[in-house]
Amino acid sequence: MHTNCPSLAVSIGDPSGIGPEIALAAWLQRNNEAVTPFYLLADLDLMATRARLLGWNVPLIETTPAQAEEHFSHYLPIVCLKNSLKDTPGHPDSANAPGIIEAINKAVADCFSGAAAAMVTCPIAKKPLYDAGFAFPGHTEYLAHLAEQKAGKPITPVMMLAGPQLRTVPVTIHIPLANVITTLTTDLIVKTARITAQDLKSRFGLANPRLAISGLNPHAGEDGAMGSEDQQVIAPAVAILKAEGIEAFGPLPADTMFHASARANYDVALCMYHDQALIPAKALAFDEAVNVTLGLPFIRTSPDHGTAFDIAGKGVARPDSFIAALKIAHRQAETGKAKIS
Ligand SMILES: NC(=O)C1=CN([C@@H]2O[C@H](COP(=O)(O)OP(=O)(O)OC[C@H]3O[C@@H](n4cnc5c(N)ncnc54)[C@H](O)[C@@H]3O)[C@@H](O)[C@H]2O)C=CC1
Ligand SMILES: NCC(=O)COP(=O)(O)O
Repeated sequence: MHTNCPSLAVSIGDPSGIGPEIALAAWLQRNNEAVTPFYLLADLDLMATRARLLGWNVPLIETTPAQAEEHFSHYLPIVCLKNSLKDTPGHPDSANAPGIIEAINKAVADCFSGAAAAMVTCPIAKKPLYDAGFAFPGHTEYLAHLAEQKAGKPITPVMMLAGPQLRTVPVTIHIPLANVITTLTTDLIVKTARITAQDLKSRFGLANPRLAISGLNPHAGEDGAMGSEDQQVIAPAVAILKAEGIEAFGPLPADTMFHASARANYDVALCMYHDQALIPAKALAFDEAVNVTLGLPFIRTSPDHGTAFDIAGKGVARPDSFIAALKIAHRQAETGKAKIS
């Protein structure tokens, strides 16, 4: 597959997870699945060892971002990290944190320099990075931090899970459930909705995106009988968005907003906390949904799944969501629009 834009930069993620093998598997399927050319920011020895462990014939080549596309049909292009990575499939090791973070930093730098068209991240496990001093909840917040450093202004990143039948956005992301109520504000909902509406227009080609806003409490609070946040925090946000001309409606009871006929009424569901958004997205399309970060000055996508330590190194991890993430990133980079079909 030849393209009109530079290759995609892929960060290796946690090498003890399935990142290395979904990258290898995607390359092996490059012709059947029309996989977009990419280069992997990784450790060459680790990738060679993982391919040998799996018994997969994947020729690797150390290269530069600029040369990646010309190699892609015959080799999996590797742009080598300065930090080496220990190969311990299934057993995360905090010693790998510097290499994992270097890969993310380099992918972002390549997006900013134009060496990469967009970035796709393989999954990271949060805990081993936290143990090594990483101070961000996940990629989403760290990428916003890197973008802020470059742009010199605050950036609110928005996580969106996008699948063929449903898009969802968690307004609060990686925080304990006990903190959701104090973190959730009218202002945060409005900010998140504005970015979502804007990026669905500019990156997904939706002229007038319809935003369904979930409630927080059972039955969206049942008129205040089951909690006050739906009326006092969420409803005012919906009113502000409507007044701005954004097609937003809610708060909707979260238990009845995801069935098929309800989904036909909106383009994205804004949900109040992580699992309210990610459970329906993954239940409907675990193998196809893609995590897209909105609000950044570059394109970042990721598979919807995590590091899957339980199956790492066994050769059974499905590369489908990763391949879908490559395709959306490529489509957005090439045309400024992406539609998941
Ligand atoms: N974008 C990212 O960096 C993400 C990272 N994570 C991290 O991943 C770690 C593990 O999270 P879990 O909740 O266990 O979720 P997980 O997605 O890693 O695994 C859940 C289950 O799905 C299976 N699975 C996952 N991906 C698969 C694939 N491609 N093919 C076949 N089976 C697959 C696993 O074997 C496991 O049984 C956590 O540390 C979490 O923070 C989780 C989600 C996204
Ligand atoms: N649960 C989704 C997830 O963990 C992805 O987070 P991020 O690393 O993409 O911020």
